[in-house]
Amino acid sequence: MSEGVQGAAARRRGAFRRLLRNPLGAASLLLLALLVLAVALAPVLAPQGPQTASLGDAFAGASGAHPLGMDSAGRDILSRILYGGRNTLGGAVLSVAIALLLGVPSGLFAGYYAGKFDSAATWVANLVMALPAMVVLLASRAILGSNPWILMIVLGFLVAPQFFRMVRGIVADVRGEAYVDAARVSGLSDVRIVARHVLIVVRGPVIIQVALVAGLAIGLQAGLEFLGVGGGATATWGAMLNEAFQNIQRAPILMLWPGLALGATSGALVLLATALRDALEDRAGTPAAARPAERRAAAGVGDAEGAGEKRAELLSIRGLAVAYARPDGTDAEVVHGIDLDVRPGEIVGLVGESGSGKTQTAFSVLGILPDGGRVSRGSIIVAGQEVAGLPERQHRRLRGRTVAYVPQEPMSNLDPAFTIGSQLVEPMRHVMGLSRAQAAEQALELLRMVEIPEPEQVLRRFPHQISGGMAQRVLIAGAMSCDPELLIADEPTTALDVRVQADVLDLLRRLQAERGLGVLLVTHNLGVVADLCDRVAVMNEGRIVETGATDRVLRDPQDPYTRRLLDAVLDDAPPRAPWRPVEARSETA
Ligand SMILES: Nc1ncnc2c1ncn2[C@@H]1O[C@H](COP(=O)(O)OP(=O)(O)OP(=O)(O)O)[C@@H](O)[C@H]1O
Repeated sequence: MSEGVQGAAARRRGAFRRLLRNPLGAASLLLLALLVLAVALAPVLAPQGPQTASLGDAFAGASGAHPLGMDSAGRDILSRILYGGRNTLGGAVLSVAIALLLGVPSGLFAGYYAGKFDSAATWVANLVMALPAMVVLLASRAILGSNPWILMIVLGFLVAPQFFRMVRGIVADVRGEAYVDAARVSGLSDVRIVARHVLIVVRGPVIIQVALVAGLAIGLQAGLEFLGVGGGATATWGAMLNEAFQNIQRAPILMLWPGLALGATSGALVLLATALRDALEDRAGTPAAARPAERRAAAGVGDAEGAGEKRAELLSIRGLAVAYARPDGTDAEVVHGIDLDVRPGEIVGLVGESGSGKTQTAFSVLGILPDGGRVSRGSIIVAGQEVAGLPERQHRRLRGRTVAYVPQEPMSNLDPAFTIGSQLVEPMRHVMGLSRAQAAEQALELLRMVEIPEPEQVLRRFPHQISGGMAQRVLIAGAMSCDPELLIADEPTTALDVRVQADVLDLLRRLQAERGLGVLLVTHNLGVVADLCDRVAVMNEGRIVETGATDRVLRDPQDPYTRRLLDAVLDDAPPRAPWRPVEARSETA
């Protein structure tokens, strides 16, 4: 199992290996490493200081003591290249660091939470991006002085929006993924979700952008120096190019060395960015950009019979209404005051057509209503605790531990970037505080419990390497991992083929019986209700129209809507005539 948990780390190592196997990637990485090393070791490698001048040696050619010769002021060119590289590369690092510090956290925050911060930050980013960088740098130089480090700080501010926009866009996309919702439901905090499921998607593009922005910073800095508005006396590759240009007629060779250093560094950064992109995108799993963005449907339980009666001790909903704010400030109510109970050890089915409000009910219990939605009135008691209006932090503590969730789409609720083992272990470590080894052992047990064959191997696999039925078993195992009291299962078999559906229903029944779980089963399938549920609540247009023991409701429905639902079940419809070709039909006629 520990191997399974380490799968994600192994995969990251795999991307690095792919980078090294790419000749361009390996060559650019090697070149950059050599450049950085040489520049870092300038005091050791340089024959003399960058400003040490000997006018008598001006324009002297290469010699043993001065391998690249001397410049117009009799300064050693190799020493100036090495020391100048410190300023040039250091400046680029400073710019990138500032851009990263400003752009990435703000992009994460804006993409994940949206709202006012997102609007304000996007507005500022658009404004900064509209400014012409070179003009701003020239103006900064006039105001703040010619220190190249200050200009690089200004450049960092100017390129930060590039990181912001990229990160914000990716995060806003990932935030809607079902596996992020699943992580929330399993009780992980926002910080953990971002660290685990969001950063991994952002990481690749950010690394690529770093390489590109570093190249841009070096180019811009050199451009300023070349125009003579850079750091003046400070040795940089751009300043060397400027000086060499002034003597181009006399010693054109002086252009070569700083030009080569600049060209090699910028070229290597661009090639590295390309190779990195290839290495990170060539993953065994589905690339992040190709992940389906579909959201799952709903879950929930209703029980009109419970109104006014003693409230169930596990889940008790009274008068629950859910409303969404319209742009004009008014509310659109989508659930209109429902009552529902689930007792320990009881399976309650919630049935109804699409749009009847089942999902909104389930999400209210889980505390994960989409933006704009809220519980506008009523009470939801889960295991003795009122959760309507509960702050998110406290609601999160209940998810995973007290109430767990099995979603409809098994595949889109598993993060393609992590092994099954890793995805089972993470919530147990952070919700239950288990050590990695304990959680790994527990994950193996859970897979055995949900009857997955060869569980050790499955733990090491990625989601795309297992079947849909197996993925649903994994999600059920995940839901069980923190030993919840209430399980909300959202159409848990809809996405599976018929034979696998029966197996998964058997599994739910067994778990419920063994663990005394209360289950709220959202389904449109009355066959599933008849097979599994002790009681059923029928929902229509945001109201529970009928509720009662499954046998009674299916045998003797009281509400016309329940009767219509039952009439729509094909099994009860009169058998259709067998198909015959058109000619045969006309002959009979
Ligand atoms: N984000 C939202 N903003 C506004 N209205 C919404 C939103 N989400 C759902 N609704 C409305 O809430 C009502 C109930 O939707 P809900 O998703 O609970 O239905 P459902 O019974 O679960 O259907 P399905 O099985 O298709 O998911 C629908 O009329 C829907 O239009």
